[in-house]
Amino acid sequence: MKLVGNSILTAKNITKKYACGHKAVDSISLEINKGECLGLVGESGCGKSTLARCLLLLERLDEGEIWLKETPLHEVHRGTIRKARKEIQAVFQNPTASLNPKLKIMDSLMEALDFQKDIQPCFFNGFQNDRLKKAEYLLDMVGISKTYLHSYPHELSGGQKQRVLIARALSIEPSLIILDEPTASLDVSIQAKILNLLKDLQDQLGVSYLFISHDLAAVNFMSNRMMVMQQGKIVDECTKQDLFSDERHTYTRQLLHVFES
Ligand SMILES: Nc1ncnc2c1ncn2[C@@H]1O[C@H](COP(=O)(O)OP(=O)(O)OP(=O)(O)O)[C@@H](O)[C@H]1O
Repeated sequence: MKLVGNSILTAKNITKKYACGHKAVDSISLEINKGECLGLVGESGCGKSTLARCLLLLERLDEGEIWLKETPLHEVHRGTIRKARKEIQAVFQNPTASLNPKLKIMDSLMEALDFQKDIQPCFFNGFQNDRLKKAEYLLDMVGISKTYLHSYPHELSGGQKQRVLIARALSIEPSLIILDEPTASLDVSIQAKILNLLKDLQDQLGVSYLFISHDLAAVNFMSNRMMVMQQGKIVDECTKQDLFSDERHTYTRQLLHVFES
């Protein structure tokens, strides 16, 4: 058994190769602690989404270990996958692609809860058996009017859809949400609002985040600790305070240059 302190998710030397032999993720280790937002930054194609999919058990690892607290997720069997589905949720880049266009917002929002009926998050205390009230509560958490519950996705803006997806991810009270470029497809004016919402929700709920972006400014805003990825590897790791220190890797400095220009 792995000894844990504050760690929610630990990855040890995980590697994912694609058919051509290319290592999209090359021996990456990371640890995400309770209530923290770990940032992961790197340019397009460096392997960020592949790493996210590995941590979500959507890709089979070629090497390495993933631990959810004291549970080894790399020793895949149905029980551990079910546990991981409850504990680790995700929000991806394109909210339109993540919502079924034929389902009303209410039904998309409640999908995870409808599927895992045994989960009774404490924020629903007093109305655990009232599906409509639960849906209204979730929409309220992300600042969307309950009048949208009976709308279809095409009736909402991109930012509203992403809010619905954040609410759905939170609905089963996960320990960790993997946010893979959650604002990349949104207008700049909406991006800051979504980042602020994510921060407020983290303060309220104590959920951990892995925040993945090509945008160092967004990662720096969201995270106190960040990792820098290049060509499948972590080449640098620092706290927010050390981001501008002379010790930074050359590649981090290149990203900083873009950020400052
Ligand atoms: N299913 C796949 N089969 C083969 N190669 C893949 C597959 N998925 C990703 N890759 C390759 O793995 C590398 C990493 O891709 P990945 O999408 O993880 O990067 P990324 O940093 O998330 O990029 P972006 O931000 O553009 O999505 C790229 O070279 C990509 O072409």
